[in-house]
Amino acid sequence: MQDKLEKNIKLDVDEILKDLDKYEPRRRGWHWREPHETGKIGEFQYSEISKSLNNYEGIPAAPSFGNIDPQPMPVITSEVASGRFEDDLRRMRMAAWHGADHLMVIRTAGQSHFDGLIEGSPEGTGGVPITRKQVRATRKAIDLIEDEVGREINFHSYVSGVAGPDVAVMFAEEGINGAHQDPQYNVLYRNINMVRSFVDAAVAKRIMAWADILQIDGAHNANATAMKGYAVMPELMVQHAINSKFSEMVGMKKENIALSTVPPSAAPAPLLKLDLPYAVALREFFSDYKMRAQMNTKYMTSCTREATVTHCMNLLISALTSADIQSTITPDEGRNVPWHYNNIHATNTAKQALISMDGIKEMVQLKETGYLADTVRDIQERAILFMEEIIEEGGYFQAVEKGFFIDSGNYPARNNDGIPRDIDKGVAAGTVVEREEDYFAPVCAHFGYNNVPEEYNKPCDAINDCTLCDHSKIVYIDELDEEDNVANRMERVKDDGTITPEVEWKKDGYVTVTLFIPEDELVSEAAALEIGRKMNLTDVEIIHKQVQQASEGTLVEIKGRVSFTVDKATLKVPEKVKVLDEMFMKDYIAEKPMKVVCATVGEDEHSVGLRETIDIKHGGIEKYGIKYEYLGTSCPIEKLVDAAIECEADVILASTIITHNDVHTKNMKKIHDLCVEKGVRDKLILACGGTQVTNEIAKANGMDAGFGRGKRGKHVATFLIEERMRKQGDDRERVYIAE
Ligand SMILES: Cc1ncc(COP(=O)(O)O)c(/C=N/CC[C@H](N)C(=O)O)c1O
Repeated sequence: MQDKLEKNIKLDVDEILKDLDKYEPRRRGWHWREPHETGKIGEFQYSEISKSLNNYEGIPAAPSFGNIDPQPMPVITSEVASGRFEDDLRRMRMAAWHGADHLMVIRTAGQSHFDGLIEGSPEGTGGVPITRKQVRATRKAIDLIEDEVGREINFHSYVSGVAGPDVAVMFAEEGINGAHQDPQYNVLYRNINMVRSFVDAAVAKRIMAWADILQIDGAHNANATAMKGYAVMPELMVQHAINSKFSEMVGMKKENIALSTVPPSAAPAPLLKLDLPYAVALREFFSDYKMRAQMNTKYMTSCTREATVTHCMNLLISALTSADIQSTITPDEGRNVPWHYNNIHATNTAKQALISMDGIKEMVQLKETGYLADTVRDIQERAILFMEEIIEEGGYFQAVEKGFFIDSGNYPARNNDGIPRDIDKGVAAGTVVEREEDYFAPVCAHFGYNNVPEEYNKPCDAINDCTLCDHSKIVYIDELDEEDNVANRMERVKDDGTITPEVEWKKDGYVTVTLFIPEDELVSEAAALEIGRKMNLTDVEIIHKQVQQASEGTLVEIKGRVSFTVDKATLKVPEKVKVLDEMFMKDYIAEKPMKVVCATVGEDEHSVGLRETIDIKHGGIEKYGIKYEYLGTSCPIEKLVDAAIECEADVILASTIITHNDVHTKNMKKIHDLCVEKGVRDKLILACGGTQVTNEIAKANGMDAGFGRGKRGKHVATFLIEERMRKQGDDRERVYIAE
């Protein structure tokens, strides 16, 4: 039994799938992050961070700051749903290591129209068929992942559609931590009869309240559905009010009622002028509840850069107002079912931006007069007028019949293009039956009239516990379909010693290629597809294109499948670089001093990388006692070599970032050749560093070593000491640090 995950060992999905009939959730309820004990991490004092993780992947720049990974306060969501939950489990682990602690599983297309629970593990479309087996397997995997990262993780899905109450019961039984529940979603977007939807919602919410499930409402859908998202702000407030108050009246506690606040616009609209007043207006009206912030997805295109900027604008609004949960939409949402690494990019965008804005409210204040205040008030007044008119019309159902909702007019303006629904029509119309006088359901957390006999302490005493009170009473169904199930899927892609790239499913073989084609859009599209085919890719499709200039050229991104695999056994895997122990290096250098002459060579002004490598501040080679002469940037090769000779250096360390026309390799060769010419090559250790430098490239161009991305002073010092020990035949025992 894999009862503990090891960082360097993959999640064993087969193990996860064993004994699911015996699996019981170890807790129920939502987990909020705990504030960091001191706010101090590394050399920095943060204002509003949460407890750190035990295991994590920091953002790419983290190694420059001692590999710290400060965690913002808001819970961060990653939406995972490729349709094969067995692959989503791996993606969830990746997302959790990057800081996601809310894993939201989108359901297979149209599950809201299923009129009962689905069982087994069928493959989904654009989402996962939410079944008891899938929920148990996922919650069981998340148990392991949360123990590994050291923070509880919330597992989330959806309670909606005609089987809403059934789904709510299964979620409560299986320990789901969060769920969308909003009857307005049924009515407006799934055309499910409104009376049925609200009765079902009351039943479902009562069960969710029993299980302490955090609820997210569905107001954001109005944004995505309305002609102009920014014209439905008053309505969004009304929708939030209806669901929140209704939920409270059913018995949900306020801290479990989260508003799905999605701002209504995106550039090139003046985003903050539209979205910030809305965000402020909302939080003033609904200060009792929690805010789940999510960027607008209506205007998302296939440009991942643009999506990321929109995401950052949403994060700015969250930082300037408040967000208890910060949802992340993957930057490729506008392309297709999100891919592994785009879940990670989105999670990192939220973490990076929120940490970057740590303490912003101590420095920036929202003006309480002028445009912002006036617009806040305007939105609030419109919302109240909207609510008042609903009441005048006789209530919510009557307002829906009159098409009040999703009208593209900025209320009270009306374009009469709202979504009208007839109270007696829609899916499951006429299916609500009044309970008889002697109605008695022997189950707990049952909303509404229930004629429980006096002799019982709780309704299910009549049957000696219901499934909410006794998990063992649940009838667990493993599979219903001999073909469409996880075991067959996994059999088809089981490990065979070969490596295939993937984007959403194991061995799906997809790669992407980014091309700049110096032609107009149409020619570029055709050329890109042809280039993909000539690269022996199959199923080649264009996933993004962007005109750089009508005639000069077009950026095109294609995806396609590779039709080969890589044999893992025959791969030449580079040795993991071992680093000498700090005290060993200091003692060695104290005994055998070393001098380095270094510079950024050629016409290259980049100095940061070399300074990081030599200065004691961030663990540069100086930290180990190695002395250096730094000759600055744009240093001619001749000057560097002459200086090394003049001060009888042991090492030349060159830095080169620019690679245009292979200038970096040419400079390395020049250093080598000049040292040979001056008869000092064997006296000197030659090393070169730079973002595009690798050890192979450096050695192929006359260096003794090369140091690329992620290499630090400790790696360079280790090499210099080992290289000199080798040259001097010094075979003393070396002490390495455990990586
Ligand atoms: C209130 C409500 N109920 C059910 C569903 C899902 O219903 P189907 O399973 O029928 O698709 C949704 C969907 N929202 C999209 C998630 C969004 N990315 C989000 O983070 O909010 C919903 O908003």
